[in-house]
Amino acid sequence: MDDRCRLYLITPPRLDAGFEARLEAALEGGDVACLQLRLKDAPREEIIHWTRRLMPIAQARDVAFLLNDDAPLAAELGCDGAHLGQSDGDHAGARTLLSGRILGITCHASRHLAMTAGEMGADYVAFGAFFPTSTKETQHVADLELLSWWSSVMEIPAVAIGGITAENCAPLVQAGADFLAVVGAVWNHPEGPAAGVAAMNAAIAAALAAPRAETPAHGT
Ligand SMILES: Cc1ncc(COP(=O)(O)OP(=O)(O)O)c(N)n1
Ligand SMILES: Cc1nc(C(=O)O)sc1CCOP(=O)(O)O
Ligand SMILES: [Mg+2]
Repeated sequence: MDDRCRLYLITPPRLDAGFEARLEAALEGGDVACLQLRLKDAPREEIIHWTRRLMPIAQARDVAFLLNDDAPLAAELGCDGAHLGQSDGDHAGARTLLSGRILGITCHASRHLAMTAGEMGADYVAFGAFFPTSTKETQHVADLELLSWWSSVMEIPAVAIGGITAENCAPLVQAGADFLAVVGAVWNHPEGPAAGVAAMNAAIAAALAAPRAETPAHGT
């Protein structure tokens, strides 16, 4: 598997009993670099419950398990890392707490936020939303130029997120995204989550193999 761009899977917003089997099916569908548990507004006990259920499934397949929003809990539960937004607490404190683990930071569509995250020691920066999404209300719109600029001047991996599907992802891959983060493209795939993962993998591979589309000019 070409590792120049990989799939970053995020859980559906709500998990039903038996979700473990859906996750196993998804991970059978192909390459997934990491899984983020994202249960907005769920009680702490529920997040702990699902971390204990899902983390072993992911880790047994070499899929890194990241927790959304809560770095202290990620450290306490032995997660591989955490993803934090701009309002999700103290990034520098999280960096210390998650020493040796993965820390990703949402940077919306901002070069400044991304450079600040990079200087702070983030393992990746996340840009979005690239496309309209029904998974979450978004207030920022990221574009290819940002992704292309970041990947040409920075070593820190970039994650692209927001409305990404197998049908629309090629320009993001060709602009240099290191990871494509998706919810709906996998969990809402009409043929099931394994087909969703397989379709994303195939689309990424096709985009990497295709002649590179013209990249937008970089501002300074
Ligand atoms: C990979 C990735 N990128 C961005 C986000 C969004 O994080 P945030 O802005 O904190 O919003 P919530 O996801 O917490 O609603 C993410 N979770 N993962
Ligand atoms: C969780 C999240 N964060 C976003 C951002 O722009 O920061 S967009 C988003 C939702 C991603 O879900 P889907 O792949 O279904 O669009
Ligand atoms: Mg958050």
